Amino acid sequence: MRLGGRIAAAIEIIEDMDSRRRPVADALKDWGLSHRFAGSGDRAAIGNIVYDVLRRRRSLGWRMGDDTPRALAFAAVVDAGLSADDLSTSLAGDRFAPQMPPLDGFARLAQARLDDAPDAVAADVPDWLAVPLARSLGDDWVIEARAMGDRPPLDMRVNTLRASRDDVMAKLGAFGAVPTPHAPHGLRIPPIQGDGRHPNVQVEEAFQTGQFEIQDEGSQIAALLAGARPGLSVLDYCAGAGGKTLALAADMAGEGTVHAYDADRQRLAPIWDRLRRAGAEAVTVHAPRDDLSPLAGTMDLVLVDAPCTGSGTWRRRPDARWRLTEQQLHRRMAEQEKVLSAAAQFVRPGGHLAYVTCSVLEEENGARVGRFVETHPDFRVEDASTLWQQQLPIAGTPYIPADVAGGRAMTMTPHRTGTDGFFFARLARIGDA
Ligand SMILES: C[S@@+](CC[C@H](N)C(=O)[O-])C[C@H]1O[C@@H](n2cnc3c(N)ncnc32)[C@H](O)[C@@H]1O
Repeated sequence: MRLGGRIAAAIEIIEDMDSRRRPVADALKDWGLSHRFAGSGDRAAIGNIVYDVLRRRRSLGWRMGDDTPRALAFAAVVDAGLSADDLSTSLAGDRFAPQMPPLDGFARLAQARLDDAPDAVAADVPDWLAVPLARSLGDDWVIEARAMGDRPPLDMRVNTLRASRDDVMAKLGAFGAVPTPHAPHGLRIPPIQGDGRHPNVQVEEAFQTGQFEIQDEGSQIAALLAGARPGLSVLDYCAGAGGKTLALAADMAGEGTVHAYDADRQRLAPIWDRLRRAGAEAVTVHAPRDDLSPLAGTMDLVLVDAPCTGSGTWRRRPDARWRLTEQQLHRRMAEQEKVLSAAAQFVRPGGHLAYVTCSVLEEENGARVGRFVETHPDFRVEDASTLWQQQLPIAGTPYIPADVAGGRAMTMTPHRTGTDGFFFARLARIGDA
């Protein structure tokens, strides 16, 4: 396909998403199924145009003076580096090319200054999110929100039960994998440029033999700061597909037990294969209806990787920011309170409760922890900056600190830590049994 056909396809996919209010992944998949002639390079290029539109939807529309899918797709292509003149030359004689928007739109695109735009436009978020984001991210919230629209890197965590970071880095050298800036077992392939796409590292022998997992550096750091050590009894209460379970198990080096639990059988299902591949034998999986009561009051560490809006993952799921509603946020907050209280009963006196979300919104983070401490006076919030310094001593403290109930929590963000957005707080249960 030539560029014109790719832009036409991107417009069709955006229109489909908008009219049927469906996730971008579904719209792209359906388009691929009904256009089987399109090669993998075409699909990657079309996907990049669609994703780039979703990353900058409001600001591109504002700069072009036109927010139709057609104008947005053309604006995204020009914003990615092709001049309007080169674009026009490239489309000449292409019978599949859609009609170009008027040239004065491209002139506006080049000249418009986002400093002059309303904050929510410059930040590329729906209006209702401006206040919660400003409250959560501080004075730099517009810069923070824009960084949440950048293309993300592909991060991996080396499984120290099977391999060293140097070994795996050598095996992935052809893909440009380098150590992550902070996490000690992380590798990173930088964000894609232009029409490219990330390599499918899951077909590599090193992946198939459990030497690494795909995991954002922020998620790796959150698991590390929780503080799993060899010999401990740990409960991963919202284990899902096991991303953090695997990291906890590796930190425990096969000594002690990680109990992995999730309320949703579907979400838990992939964990079995992942555990086998990783050689994580110290993990016991508990299905949703299992009786966990024998574990009550016995765990050294309970990790709550809570259900959340996922606002920290907008780099990877840029349509999510446009789909999120206030009602959904309130539903997640209620779930977070419920899950924290349910999980807390498993912490032994003197043990720890780590609370993590992949959201940057204060309502889901510090506010929920503050509320929990009000109703659970036997827990106190620790100083997460001390944990960071212990675990990541050479990396400094680039995250956003948050004072919560007399302790200190942290928010990682694409702008500050170069990771997805994650919140982390650790609480200690008073007592020394
Ligand atoms: C953020 S995801 C977990 C991701 C996972 N820890 C990982 O690193 O791959 C949140 C999980 O919480 C689970 N969950 C929601 N409500 C729950 C509850 N009341 N009890 C236990 N798990 C719950 C969801 O099914 C979902 O899998």
